[in-house]
Amino acid sequence: MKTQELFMNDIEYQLQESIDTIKKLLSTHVEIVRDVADVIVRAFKNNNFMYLMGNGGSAADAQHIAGEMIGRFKMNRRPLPAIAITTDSSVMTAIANDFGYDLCFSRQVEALVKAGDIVLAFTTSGNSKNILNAVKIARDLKAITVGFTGMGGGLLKNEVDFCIKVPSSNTPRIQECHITIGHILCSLIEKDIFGHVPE
Ligand SMILES: O=C(CO)[C@@H](O)[C@H](O)[C@H](O)[C@H](O)COP(=O)(O)O
Ligand SMILES: [Zn+2]
Repeated sequence: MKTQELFMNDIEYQLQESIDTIKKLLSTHVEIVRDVADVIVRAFKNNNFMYLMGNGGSAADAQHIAGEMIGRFKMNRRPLPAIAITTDSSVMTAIANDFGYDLCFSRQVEALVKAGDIVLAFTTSGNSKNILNAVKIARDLKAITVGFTGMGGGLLKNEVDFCIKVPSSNTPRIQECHITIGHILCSLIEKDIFGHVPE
């Protein structure tokens, strides 16, 4: 088969895979996304903070959502307090160098998180040690923890209050669904706290 034809087949396969995963989400995840939106809204209304974390592409997802909260999603409104604990290279390298990478999020959680805060953890495998350590500390501190994982949920599913398990085992498809759900959450949170405006 010629390269161009192989590319076409691959593109079609991947787009179809994406559609199939989103369709599965639609039939299984509406309630849990509503419940997560509800606890986040309540936390923000109670002046609590949101903290977000992830590795690699999931670090980008954490930062993306923090940006929507502090900046804006679709409305000009007051900023909502959200911090991605993936961004301070001095903090990250100091912890990684002195204590080990597995503690790079948990130590920040220990320093920052208060009871009632929301902690969002993005991990496609559900098994990244630095995330598992951080979520355990967050729960000890009585934060509300939400995991975004892949199909099986990994070890994280047993450590969080809510686990959004995307029904796929393919990392990029899982990540794409995480950001889709993240955007849906942004939209629900903004509408609930600041009122409905026309799209
Ligand atoms: O974006 C991608 C793959 O699409 C990668 O950067 C990926 O995020 C990294 O390999 C992460 O270290 C994977 O960690 P996790 O999702 O299993 O927690
Ligand atoms: Zn990626």
